[in-house]
Amino acid sequence: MAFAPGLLAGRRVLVTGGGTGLGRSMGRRFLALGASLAICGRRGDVLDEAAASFRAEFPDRPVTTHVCDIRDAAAVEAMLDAIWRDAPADVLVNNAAANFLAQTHRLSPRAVDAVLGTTLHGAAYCTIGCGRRWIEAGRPGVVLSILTLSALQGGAFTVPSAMAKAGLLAMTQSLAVEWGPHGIRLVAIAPGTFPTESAVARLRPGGTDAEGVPLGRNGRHEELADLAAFLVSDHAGYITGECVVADGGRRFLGGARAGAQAMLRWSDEEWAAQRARTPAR
Ligand SMILES: CCC/C=C/C(=O)SCCNC(=O)CCNC(=O)[C@H](O)C(C)(C)COP(=O)([O-])OP(=O)([O-])OC[C@H]1O[C@@H](n2cnc3c(N)ncnc32)[C@H](O)[C@@H]1OP(=O)([O-])[O-]
Ligand SMILES: NC(=O)C1=CN([C@@H]2O[C@H](COP(=O)(O)OP(=O)(O)OC[C@H]3O[C@@H](n4cnc5c(N)ncnc54)[C@H](OP(=O)(O)O)[C@@H]3O)[C@@H](O)[C@H]2O)C=CC1
Repeated sequence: MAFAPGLLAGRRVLVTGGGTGLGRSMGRRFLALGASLAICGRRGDVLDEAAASFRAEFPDRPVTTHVCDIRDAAAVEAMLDAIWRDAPADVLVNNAAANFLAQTHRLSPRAVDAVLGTTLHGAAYCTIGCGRRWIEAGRPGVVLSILTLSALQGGAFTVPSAMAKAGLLAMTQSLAVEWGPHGIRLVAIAPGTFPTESAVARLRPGGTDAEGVPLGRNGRHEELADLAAFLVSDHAGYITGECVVADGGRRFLGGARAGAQAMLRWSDEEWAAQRARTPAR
């Protein structure tokens, strides 16, 4: 682990969707750095299993679980009331999301709503609920939202997700201004591919080889967790409204440098042949 063990000592962190995948990996890292943790999701058994594993590894760190469908604004308010009854949260991580591959012209209204409802509306309910409580109490806070590259460059065949994540980026930038005077920071991460059971099944049916990634590999969960820990910590205290991309350089292979993907595999002979085609005058 790259950080001092007490980096997040005394912090209470709520991770939505913290029972699986990247949310679980981030939660584990926050606990290791001294935080206490609240996780939510729709499946109680999944949350219980994750919490049991956390408690076994970090017996002195408080972990609470909250069965909550964040598409339901009243359920989000009830969850935040329950958390605040113990003590206020200091950090919210908007990690829960819904996504699947589909041709956009075939999406039903309910399919669009299923994605926007969780990824955009649910994150908005959680953010506003935490922000209101922090502002009314005069407390600082941090909101970290997990986006995707498609928030920045579009996402064919995952269009509702791209729309929702772009909305979260707009929220991050807008509230950085509106809530800055209250000592509340909003930051975001746009991850490339960090294999999880869910993302592979839903979004990478062909597998998760690192084709198109200049660094030649997918992301490791501990790398995302370290970045998240830094961004929510006081060491990032002057960073707000910012989105950090962690994609191994993938997005720079598109656009004007689209041909560079093939060049990554050129041999010395191919480079020599190219040099011969463009002699100096
Ligand atoms: C590696 C890359 C980056 C990773 C990024 C990530 O975000 S990873 C994170 C990914 N993690 C997650 O996504 C975790 C959470 N995901 C989920 O809970 C589900 O996948 C969910 C999003 C479908 C929501 O479930 P729910 O129980 O609320 O919904 P429901 O089942 O009742 O269906 C509602 C409507 O959607 C329709 N519909 C459904 N599937 C498809 C499809 N493939 N195609 C078309 N349509 C589909 C369904 O037919 C129905 O419409 P209808 O027929 O009534 O008009
Ligand atoms: N893995 C990757 O390569 C990438 C992931 N991301 C982002 O990272 C985040 C985590 O993804 P990942 O770990 O791969 O996927 P997971 O599917 O494992 O994580 C999604 C989590 O959200 C929870 N969730 C879904 N819908 C709701 C809801 N309505 N209310 C409450 N909780 C809900 C799920 O639990 P439950 O079903 O029990 O509710 C689950 O724990 C997402 O925001 C995703 O978009 C972005 C880019 C790449």
